[in-house]
Amino acid sequence: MISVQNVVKTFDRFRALNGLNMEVPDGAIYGLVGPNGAGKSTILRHITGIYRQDSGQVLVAGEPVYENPAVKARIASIPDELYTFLSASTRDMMRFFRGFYPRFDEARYQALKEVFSSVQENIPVRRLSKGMQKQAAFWLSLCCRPDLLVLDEPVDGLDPVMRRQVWSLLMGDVAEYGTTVLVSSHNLRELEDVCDHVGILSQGKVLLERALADLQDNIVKMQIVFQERELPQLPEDLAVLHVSQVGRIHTLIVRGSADEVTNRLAIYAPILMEALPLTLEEIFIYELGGEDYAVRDIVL
Ligand SMILES: Nc1ncnc2c1ncn2[C@@H]1O[C@H](COP(=O)(O)OP(=O)(O)OP(=O)(O)O)[C@@H](O)[C@H]1O
Repeated sequence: MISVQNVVKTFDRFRALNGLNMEVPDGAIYGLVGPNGAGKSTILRHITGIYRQDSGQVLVAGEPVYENPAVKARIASIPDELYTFLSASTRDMMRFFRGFYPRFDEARYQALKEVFSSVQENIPVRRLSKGMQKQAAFWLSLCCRPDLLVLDEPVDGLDPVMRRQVWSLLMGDVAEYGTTVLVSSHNLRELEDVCDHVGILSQGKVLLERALADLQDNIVKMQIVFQERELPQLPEDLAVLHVSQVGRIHTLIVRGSADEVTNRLAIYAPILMEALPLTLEEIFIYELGGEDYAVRDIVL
């Protein structure tokens, strides 16, 4: 759905995007994670056609998005700073979106009133609280029935109940209509339960981009106790990323599936051995060698 190729964007000689590449498949829920100033909002503004890159390509559904109204009518977005017309209410914005989005679903707008019952639809959006404004933005975006939904830190300011509510509505749309969702956050933990793809952004570049299924099947934490206190000499081709020891328990982070690694370690006849899944945070730390401070900032 989205293909960003080698995009550079400079503001007053500052390179906010520095050769950024990312690929978001159709129907993915893709989490873009990075520290403050990494370039998350900047790349999202390119993907929604607000900014034009200095060089490189930004394609949505195979087409350049900048000044392309046909493609923009397939994208809905919730930016970090909400935009509404001066004094427009949620209902006014609904009428505007209804004219812009070909699949705008007014029946859904009525149905979702119950979910967003605390948003007064007739008062100017700018007079709503920050959390209410976010709710209004979700309400409207969900009715646009876009092919692509771009969300910049969308749940900031929402209470936990509402967070769960909007994620569940979004995931319903992904399942039912195949909507692609691109969502940015500072926090990997927040996205772990909802995303199926994750990209780590640092200093204007995507450092690492993965499908979660590939990640989780390909790295395992082994807790293991041997007859001897010391760790035996392990084969060189076993991809051990990290070793630690507490008492007699060795913890090994190993690349490979749980079954494969368990079988290979079984030949050392351990007294006790257990394969445990890693959290997404741990996976990124080990995948990146734990070296990059930006990644530590995001995940710790
Ligand atoms: N319009 C602009 N003019 C000048 N500099 C800008 C502009 N927009 C972004 N920048 C700079 O580009 C860098 C990336 O900013 P961006 O807002 O994309 O980061 P971010 O990852 O969204 O950060 P945050 O998590 O704090 O929202 C920052 O150093 C910012 O100061």
